[in-house]
Amino acid sequence: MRKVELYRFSLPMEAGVILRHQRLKTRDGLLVCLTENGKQGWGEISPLPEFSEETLDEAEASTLGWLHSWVNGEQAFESALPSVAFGLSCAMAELNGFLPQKADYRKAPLCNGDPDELFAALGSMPGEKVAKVKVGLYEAVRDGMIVNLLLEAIPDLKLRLDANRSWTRAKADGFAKYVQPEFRSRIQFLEEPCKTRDESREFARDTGIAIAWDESVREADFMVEAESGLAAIVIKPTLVGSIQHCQMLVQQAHQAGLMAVISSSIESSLGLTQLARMAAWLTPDTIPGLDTLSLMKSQLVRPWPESELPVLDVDSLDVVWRR
Ligand SMILES: O=C(O)CCC(=O)c1ccccc1C(=O)O
Ligand SMILES: [Mg+2]
Repeated sequence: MRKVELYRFSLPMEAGVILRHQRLKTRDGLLVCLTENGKQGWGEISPLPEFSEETLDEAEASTLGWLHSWVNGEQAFESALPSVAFGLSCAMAELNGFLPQKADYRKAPLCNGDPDELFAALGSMPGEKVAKVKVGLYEAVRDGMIVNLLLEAIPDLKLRLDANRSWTRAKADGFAKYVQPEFRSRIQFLEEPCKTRDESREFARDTGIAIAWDESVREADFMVEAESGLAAIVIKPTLVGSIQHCQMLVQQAHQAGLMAVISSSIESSLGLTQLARMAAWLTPDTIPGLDTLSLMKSQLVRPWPESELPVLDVDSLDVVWRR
């Protein structure tokens, strides 16, 4: 006997969380719970505004279509919508026991440039110290100085930087000029420095600063390939697709000698803990990019260890569909 519950959630965000061009006041999405033979599997489907191509309504329609056939005995599922493919594959994976329980709750702390705050976050971090800094929002020169300051202040720190394709080659060079040459190797990678892939490749070649693909991974013509100056690919499952698809990308990256970094698309604590399990399973040697829970005012159903945010219970959610 198969049973399904589909819920909608809307979690309040901290003030001032801005995605590209809009303020994100709430994080909205769907939770699905599949039951079969006394076992349960949960999944989160939460397309991210400005990043996902599908809307939440489209994701809901696609999810309902699949859930109807699943309760009627169908097995396979295919969704062209990445958020749906990810959430349903998580629910199926929990039901079938192939998403291991063991999780990697380390996360590369997102740092706003204040070294004192970063000291505090890194103090409790066992092993490798890696933090992530968003660059490209203000002056490139200022970004360069902050990177210098942090690497100088914390000698065993490595940084991941993310420019989200915001720089021209000239701006990117302005940044690189301010980073002391001996510090460049402690930049684990800089995600998508320039507006085009070719400019980013040239930047890496000319500056010796390693780059990573993030936005590119989601483009139709993208292939995982070793390239000089390329250190990593960033995999955001909500934007990329099913667990199986992500697993294939990770394998291709590792075969090409690249790091694969499982990262957040600002999922709730339920989705984030599943990403932490995927990371422990698929990328055990790499700290995942999951430091986004603190952007929210509440957790959802499953808590993240040591988070003090209140946890919203499933009973307080609106039911979209139940069979
Ligand atoms: O990758 C991380 O460490 C955190 C996640 C993150 O930065 C992010 C989260 C949602 C949407 C876009 C991005 C981004 O990489 O710019
Ligand atoms: Mg990025």
